[in-house]
Amino acid sequence: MITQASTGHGTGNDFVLVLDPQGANDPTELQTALLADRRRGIGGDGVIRVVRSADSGIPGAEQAAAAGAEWFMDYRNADGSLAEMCGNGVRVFAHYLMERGLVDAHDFPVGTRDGTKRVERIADPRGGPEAWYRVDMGEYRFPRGSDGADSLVETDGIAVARPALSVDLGNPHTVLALASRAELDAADLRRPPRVDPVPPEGTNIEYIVVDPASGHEPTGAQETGAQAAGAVRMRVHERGVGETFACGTGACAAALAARSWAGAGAPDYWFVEQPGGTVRVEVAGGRAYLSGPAVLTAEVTPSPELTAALEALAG
Ligand SMILES: N[C@H](CCC[C@H](N)C(=O)O)C(=O)O
Repeated sequence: MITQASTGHGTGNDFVLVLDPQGANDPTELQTALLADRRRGIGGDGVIRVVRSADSGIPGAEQAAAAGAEWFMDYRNADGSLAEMCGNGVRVFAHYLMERGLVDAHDFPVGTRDGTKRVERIADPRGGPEAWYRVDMGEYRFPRGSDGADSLVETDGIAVARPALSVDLGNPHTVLALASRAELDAADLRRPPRVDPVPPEGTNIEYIVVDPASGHEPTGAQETGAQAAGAVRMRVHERGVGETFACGTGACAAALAARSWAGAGAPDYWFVEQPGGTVRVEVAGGRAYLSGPAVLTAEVTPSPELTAALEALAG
């Protein structure tokens, strides 16, 4: 029975969070979809169950517990489907743990379906009021090679299918570069884009414009020291959700694709500007690091009607 929930977002990618320490409330797909429903439920791009790794019964969670990750981020997309990782969600998850006093460190491991991730609370590099977190997203992969493209993506509003590069951040991504901001704005993401070859597990699709003039240089210098920074504008059609204001794993995939296409000497720091806000991606030692804000927005008590509707959808 879900009697309490919270909501939060990372750069406008928002989530319903449900505390379930003992893993007693593993929601069904239909229950998850109702919680995420913006009209009939609470509303969010995804649902995050906050569960103790040792009690979750989720494959791999025992290893997370053994690695010191007391808490496990059990993430599901708005359609109820499971996903391996959520970059914006893990920042909100970490913020929830800190704000609730469920962890007492500023740098701690958390469990995810893509393994244990280290999260560190940092100051907003622009001096703003929001809590920022830096996440070691782990090793990334180009499943079908990193030079050029391995897929074609057909999108409403974009003339002809465009080449795209597959990037794996624990969850699948397909990144394509557009020629201009106007073309980026013209993409109509109300219908799912068509990817060829069809990815067997589905994919998150990122549309980017590499945008050195995006105005991040001065800020970038503050945040990256002397290092040059790349800048990308991005929109995303997320697997299991649709278009969202931001995607953390997608921002990493976008930066990694732009860095690969830029060739030798490309920056290791990238600012990825999305409709919901800007995050920073660092690449080092074959790993990606994602930094960005996290905000808790509300505490929610489901009404008796919603509670009854959720119970009716129990497994
Ligand atoms: N829709 C994604 C999961 C959420 C990713 C996104 N919200 C993020 O911040 O990384 C998938 O099915 O792989």
